[in-house]
Amino acid sequence: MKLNGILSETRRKTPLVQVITNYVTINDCANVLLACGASPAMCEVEQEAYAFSKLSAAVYCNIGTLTPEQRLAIKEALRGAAEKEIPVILDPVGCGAIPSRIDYIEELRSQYPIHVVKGNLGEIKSLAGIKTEVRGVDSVDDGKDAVEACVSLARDWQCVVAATGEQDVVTDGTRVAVIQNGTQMLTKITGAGCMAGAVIAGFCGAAASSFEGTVAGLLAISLAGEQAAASADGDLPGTFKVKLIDEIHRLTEEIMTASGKVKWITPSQTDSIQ
Ligand SMILES: Nc1ncnc2c1ncn2[C@@H]1O[C@H](COP(=O)(O)OP(=O)(O)OP(=O)(O)O)[C@@H](O)[C@H]1O
Ligand SMILES: Cc1ncsc1CCO
Ligand SMILES: [Mg+2]
Repeated sequence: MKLNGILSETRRKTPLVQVITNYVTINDCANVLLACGASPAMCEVEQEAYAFSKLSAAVYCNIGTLTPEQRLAIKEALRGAAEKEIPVILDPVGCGAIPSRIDYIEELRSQYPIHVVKGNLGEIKSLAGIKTEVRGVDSVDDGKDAVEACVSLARDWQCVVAATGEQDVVTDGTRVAVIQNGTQMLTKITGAGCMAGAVIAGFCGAAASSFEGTVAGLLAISLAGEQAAASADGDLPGTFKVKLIDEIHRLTEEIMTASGKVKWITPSQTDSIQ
């Protein structure tokens, strides 16, 4: 596992990332991808999505405002991604509150590979069939059994699973990383999770594996959040959001190594994420 170097590789390779996402935070997703060195393209027309995904290094699908057109376009993008064997990152926004979104995701994964599922803990538990609490697109889960939920879903779906919250859990079913960076300010703006998914997609477009890209991507946004919150007026949500993008741009390998708090645990070591 090598987290060091993924940010530099992303900046060196400038991976093209196809994004099909919600209209609440679409511009922020484009900006964080640019700030981490990737090249975003919000290509979500059904007739274009297949050909475009074949040009891309990664595909990011976020179902926050899932329209009938997006349902079709995402399938087309995943068809192209499967042919090219490029990573697909899915943010299952709102699936805890809207069960038909789970049916849609099940349909997608029965047809095409999905490499990373990244959601807040309420969304991940909902996909894993575990009782949880959500409020619309927000998780109000108490954080218990996060590792079990992620490991169970990763093994069942044979993909990387990441659950965000006060601590982030990332697993491929065998390895488990717990990221202990971040700031409450990330919950004071909308779309921190959407942006995290975008950064993960950028990193996965350049990294050796989707697991490494996901851990490094979540670490990057959490660290950028810490730096943004610590700067002048970083406790004001509007200012914080702008600074978050700035701090992703300013992020270096040195900051990632020196300030990153990534704890590696075993899948059964569930007591260690307090
Ligand atoms: N209480 C917290 N303390 C520190 N960091 C947090 C906290 N809650 C969330 N984060 C961080 O904020 C980012 C977004 O996670 P969150 O779980 O809030 O996503 P989300 O609910 O999907 O957001 P959105 O739907 O608004 O996009 C992650 O990087 C996560 O680590
Ligand atoms: C607020 C909101 N509603 C649908 S998507 C979205 C952005 C955060 O997920
Ligand atoms: Mg979310």
